[in-house]
Amino acid sequence: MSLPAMSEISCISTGPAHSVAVVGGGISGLAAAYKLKSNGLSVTVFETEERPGGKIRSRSQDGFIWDEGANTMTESEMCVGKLIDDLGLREMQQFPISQGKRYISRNGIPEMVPSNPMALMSSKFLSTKSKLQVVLEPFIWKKTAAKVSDVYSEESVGHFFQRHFGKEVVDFVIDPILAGSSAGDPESLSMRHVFPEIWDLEKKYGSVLIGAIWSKILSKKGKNVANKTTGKEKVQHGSFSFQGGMQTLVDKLCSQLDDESLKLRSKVLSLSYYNDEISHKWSISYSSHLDNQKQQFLDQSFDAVIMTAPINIVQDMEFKKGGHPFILDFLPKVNYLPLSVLVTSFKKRNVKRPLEGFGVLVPSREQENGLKTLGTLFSSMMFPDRAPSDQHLYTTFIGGSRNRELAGASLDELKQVVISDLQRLLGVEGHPTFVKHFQWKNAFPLYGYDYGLVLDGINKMEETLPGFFYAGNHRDGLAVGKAIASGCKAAEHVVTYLCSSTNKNMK
Ligand SMILES: Cc1cc2nc3c(=O)[nH]c(=O)nc-3n(C[C@H](O)[C@H](O)[C@H](O)COP(=O)(O)OP(=O)(O)OC[C@H]3O[C@@H](n4cnc5c(N)ncnc54)[C@H](O)[C@@H]3O)c2cc1C
Ligand SMILES: C=Cc1c2[nH]c(c1C)Cc1[nH]c(c(CCC(=O)O)c1C)Cc1[nH]c(c(C)c1CCC(=O)O)Cc1[nH]c(c(C)c1C=C)C2
Repeated sequence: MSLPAMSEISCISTGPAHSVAVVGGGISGLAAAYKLKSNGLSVTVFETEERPGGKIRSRSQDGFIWDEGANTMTESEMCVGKLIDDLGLREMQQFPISQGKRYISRNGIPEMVPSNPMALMSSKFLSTKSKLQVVLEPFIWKKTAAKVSDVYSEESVGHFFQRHFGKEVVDFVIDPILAGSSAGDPESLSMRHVFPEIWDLEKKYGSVLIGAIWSKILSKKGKNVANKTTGKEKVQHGSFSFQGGMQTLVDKLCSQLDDESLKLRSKVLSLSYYNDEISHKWSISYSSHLDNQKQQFLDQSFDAVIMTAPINIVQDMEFKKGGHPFILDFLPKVNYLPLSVLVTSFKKRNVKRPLEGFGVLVPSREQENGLKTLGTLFSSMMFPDRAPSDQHLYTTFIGGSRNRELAGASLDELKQVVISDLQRLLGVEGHPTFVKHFQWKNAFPLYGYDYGLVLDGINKMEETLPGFFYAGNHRDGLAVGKAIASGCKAAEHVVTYLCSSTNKNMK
């Protein structure tokens, strides 16, 4: 859904600009701020850290460019493409070389993941028994559908895929994909919340395969019609980054905000909603650490708020409504997964079996073969300008729900683990020429069985607190594109809210 153009929002473009607070300068907050500003609203983004971007964090040194947070994103949400166009970032987009080549380790050997069902059938990736189970899925799951999804409404991702395709598919396909897209595991993650589209396919078609084929046909038809009417050229698909890393997107969004609108080192502590006959206001208290200055406590008032801070942090904030404490006891505790990211580089001559492509994922079962990492991105194979030409740059992920303790291990231990896994998988020899480490204590919220309670809690906050909206990766998915979309959607809700309150006051 796209926002109405500025001229359409007559209640906002006349009179003094309404002011909106955005709590959090991650990608969802910055996208929301951009949308609000382009609708003529006055925006202030509060960010605790001294840098904007949140889980997007690119760095460069000695000819290397690397990401310690998100490495790539996709354009699966409509508003993402529009944002990239509006920001003039198309020319900076970087598509990885051979991104279709993705590997999963089996017995310590990276095997290329077949890219379509025909390739799967002719590969040795799965046993004959599992291949047969895949072929038979449409017949076995023919139309018992609606009932099945109801019975299993709290089903884990592992259980769902085991029902449809068997244990080997869960262990060597689903488990590594989950590791590489959420650091979670098949048993803890909820099917309904992690893969809502596939969950719905079962409801509609019974068979996941038949459903996938149908939705592909239907979406192709839809796209053909849209392309004919807009005359748009075909765009490049798949994951991408930007020249200089993902931070380029963050920096471009920030360049649209002035210093007053982006308050860094400013931590929001409490929010208070009050209203009288003529106005509804939010008062926000925050602590501010300016360069070389001691901490200051400040207040500022706004007409609406978009909250994008993680839920565990929101739970520590103080809320008031009409002068009375507003207790958030209905928000359940969210389970977060820790992660360490280790960036290493090796001279090309010291990598005996380099692979072209996106990266390699390590199934949990490979721990039996001594592998301890979750997976490694082939960063300089994807983007050759990110390392000196005589070196290979790798980004390895360690921890997640599989190994929480290891995520917090010392740099020495992590280095040993990564070198050992890369020796096995790619034949690296000797020590890395370059090492960088970043630890995320709460990298991802885990979308577990009871995640519905978290979503109910967020909805309840929005329903009970006028002018309060929540955006970010706790809602519709972890992907950067989803976080952007949720920021844009919240901005849209703010515009509607402010229009309706302005209209009421004018009556
Ligand atoms: C290691 C890693 C790799 C990833 N890889 C990918 C990938 O390849 N592709 C992909 O699509 N996604 C990836 N993701 C996920 C994606 O990066 C995130 O889900 C997304 O960036 C989250 O954006 P957000 O705005 O919702 O939250 P955040 O980025 O967490 O932003 C929230 C912001 O709020 C600020 N804040 C918190 N409390 C306060 C307060 N009291 N006052 C003011 N500010 C506050 C925080 O400092 C933070 O900047 C990855 C994430 C991680 C951690
Ligand atoms: C091995 C660990 C991880 C790697 N990336 C991430 C982790 C935990 C984090 C991450 N990567 C992606 C997302 C967005 C998820 C989404 O819902 O779209 C997150 C949070 C993107 C992504 N990476 C891989 C896949 C299959 C996806 C989904 C989108 C896409 O297809 O591009 C695969 C993958 N991730 C990692 C590796 C080494 C790898 C594949 C070889 C690292």
